[in-house]
Amino acid sequence: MIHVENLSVTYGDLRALDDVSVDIDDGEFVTVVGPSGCGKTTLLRTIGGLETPTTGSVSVDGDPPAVAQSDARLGFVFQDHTLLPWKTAVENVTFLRRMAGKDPDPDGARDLLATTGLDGFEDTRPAELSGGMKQRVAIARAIHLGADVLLMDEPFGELDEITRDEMGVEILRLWRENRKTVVFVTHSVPEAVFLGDRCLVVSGASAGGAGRIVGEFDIDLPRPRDESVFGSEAFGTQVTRVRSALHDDA
Ligand SMILES: Nc1ncnc2c1ncn2[C@@H]1O[C@H](COP(=O)(O)OP(=O)(O)OP(=O)(O)O)[C@@H](O)[C@H]1O
Repeated sequence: MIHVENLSVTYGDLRALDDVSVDIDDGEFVTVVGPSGCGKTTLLRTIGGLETPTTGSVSVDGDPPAVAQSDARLGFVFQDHTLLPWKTAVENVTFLRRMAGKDPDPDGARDLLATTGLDGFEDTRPAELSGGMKQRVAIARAIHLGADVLLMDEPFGELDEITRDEMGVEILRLWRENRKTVVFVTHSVPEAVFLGDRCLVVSGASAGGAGRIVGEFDIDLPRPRDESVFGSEAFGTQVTRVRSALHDDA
């Protein structure tokens, strides 16, 4: 379980997050949506041990995030996929396990790449892969690491809308099969609703710029979800609820 309690983070004079508290259960898919600059990345990075709380605390299964990170319990997927350009897809996927002192398991990496739609591209370098393919490699790398928690920051932000929708369906399938805890940051309300069990709305407008959780929504759309969900009335209703929380605070 991820436990965030009264978390505030400041950068110099700038308060990026103010008094944020949230608990995230094992295996839960939580999305974080909000306007640019409201502190979403700061929240994710603090859960990942890449930023330190100014006040308050964060723990992952009772440990400080830095400990969870060094035990390879946290996997990161960022917008800029951060693949190593000189390594092939399969070498990129095995790299983090190698770094963590685990068996790199290239056969497992190949299987995972095949299930993410990269059959035939295992030995291709990133420069020859499309944006969506690179993100698939980055997701496969985080899953292959064996991390219990995936921290995803706008991973589909650079992709065209159709690929983005496809990737959403793909990440839900991988999540079903691997049962990770996922914290997924996005600017897109429909994406947040489509993916999440729960959607946290972060906004800073009414708090003098510091990000706070201004809404929290259980997304009770049935699973498994695919593209057909986008046209459903229930989906539209959820999107409207989340949007109003954002606009009420603007
Ligand atoms: N390392 C840093 N040093 C100083 N200020 C920072 C740093 N990182 C973030 N900030 C500031 O903190 C605030 C929150 O930034 P953050 O990146 O967390 O927001 P965000 O909601 O993820 O934005 P976006 O959606 O545009 O990525 C912003 O005002 C940003 O300029």
